[in-house]
Amino acid sequence: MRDAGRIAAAIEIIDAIETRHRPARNAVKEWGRDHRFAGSGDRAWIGGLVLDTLRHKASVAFAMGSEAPRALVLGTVTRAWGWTADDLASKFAGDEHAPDPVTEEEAAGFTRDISGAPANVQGDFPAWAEPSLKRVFGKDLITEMQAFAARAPVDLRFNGLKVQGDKAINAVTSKIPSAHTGALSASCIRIPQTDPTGKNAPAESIPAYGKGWVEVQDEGSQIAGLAAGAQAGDQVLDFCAGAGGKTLELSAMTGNAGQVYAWDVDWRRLRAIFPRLQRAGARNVQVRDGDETTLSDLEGRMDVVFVDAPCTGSGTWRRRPDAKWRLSEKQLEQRIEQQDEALDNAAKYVKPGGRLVYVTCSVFPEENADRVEGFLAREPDFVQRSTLDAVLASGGLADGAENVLAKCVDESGALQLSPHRSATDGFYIAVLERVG
Ligand SMILES: C[S@@+](CC[C@H](N)C(=O)[O-])C[C@H]1O[C@@H](n2cnc3c(N)ncnc32)[C@H](O)[C@@H]1O
Repeated sequence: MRDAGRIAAAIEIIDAIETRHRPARNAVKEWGRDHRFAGSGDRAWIGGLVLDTLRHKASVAFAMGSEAPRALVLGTVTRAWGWTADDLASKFAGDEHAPDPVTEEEAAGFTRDISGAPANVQGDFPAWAEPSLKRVFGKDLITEMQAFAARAPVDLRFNGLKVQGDKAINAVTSKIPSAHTGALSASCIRIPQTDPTGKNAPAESIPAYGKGWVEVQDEGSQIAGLAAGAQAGDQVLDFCAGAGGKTLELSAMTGNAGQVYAWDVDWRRLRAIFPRLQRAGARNVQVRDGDETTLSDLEGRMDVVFVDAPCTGSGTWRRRPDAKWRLSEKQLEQRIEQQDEALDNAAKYVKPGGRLVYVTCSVFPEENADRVEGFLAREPDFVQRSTLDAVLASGGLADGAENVLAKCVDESGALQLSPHRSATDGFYIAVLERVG
């Protein structure tokens, strides 16, 4: 396919997403299924443009004076990708699959200055979220949120149970030459995502992935795991284990010595954990897939209880840009209730002197500092400790990471990561110690 036809396809898909409320990735897949002539390169290009259009939806609509799919896509190609009206004219000329020629009004939108637009428009986030996001980012609100409208890299964590540093990195770079070591986690290998028309890095297709040497895990999520400080011999409960991303990291931190228990309130979510444990060679994990009574023998015994809480996922908006426009205040309220419940239920498993690590992939203070503050008011036996100290003590940081992470420390000593501050997803990480 030529670029003009690909742009026309992106317009069609955005229309389907907006009018039929289809999740973006499904809409892209369905388009590919219905248009078999499109090759994998075409589908990646078109999918990339669709996601970029959703990432920049508010700012582009404002500049173009229209929310129509055509305005959004043409505005994204020009304003986010840097193409000009002339570039489009020459690509569209004589191509029967091209969209209609660009109008003068549209061309004016391609270069319109929007520096006077409201913060939610410049930062491409839902207007209702502004008071919350302002609380966490203050004067940097627009810059911080603009970083959420960029594409995200693919991060891998190499699995210390199977492979060490250079060998893991060589195994990845031999197949994906652009990969490099991470800046924060010593176990991170980052595959950059720079070219807006490039294909997603095929991380899951490389032999090192098949052998269990690497897992896909955002570097911010890796830092969250490090905050647990799990060591050989520890008893660790992963209380919101889900598909087991953190369980694998916790098991690797213990070097398969000690015991990691994986549990989730929804046993169906644990389904994916079993093949992952096997692939990773994680042999000290017990998956408990019953109701919470199946954990009764663990009460007061855990060195670490890890609460990777259900959340709005606002910290992952780079990867799921349609989610940011779908999220509602009501959903935020539901998550807050689940977070309090998870924290309160998890606390009883922590032994005296043990740690409760509370993590979300969100940047809303209502899901983060407010939840921790409420928990500490209900549970006087816990005190908050410095997350940065915990992460430093884990020994799992890359050289120079401390300087970056020091900029992510909030008033209470928790870490709030973000694409702008730490070049990661927006993870929140708090460490709470049982002192009574
Ligand atoms: C962010 S996901 C966990 C992701 C997982 N730890 C990973 O790294 O792949 C949150 C999980 O919390 C679970 N959950 C929700 N409410 C819970 C509760 N009250 N107690 C325990 N788990 C809960 C959800 O079922 C979901 O699987």
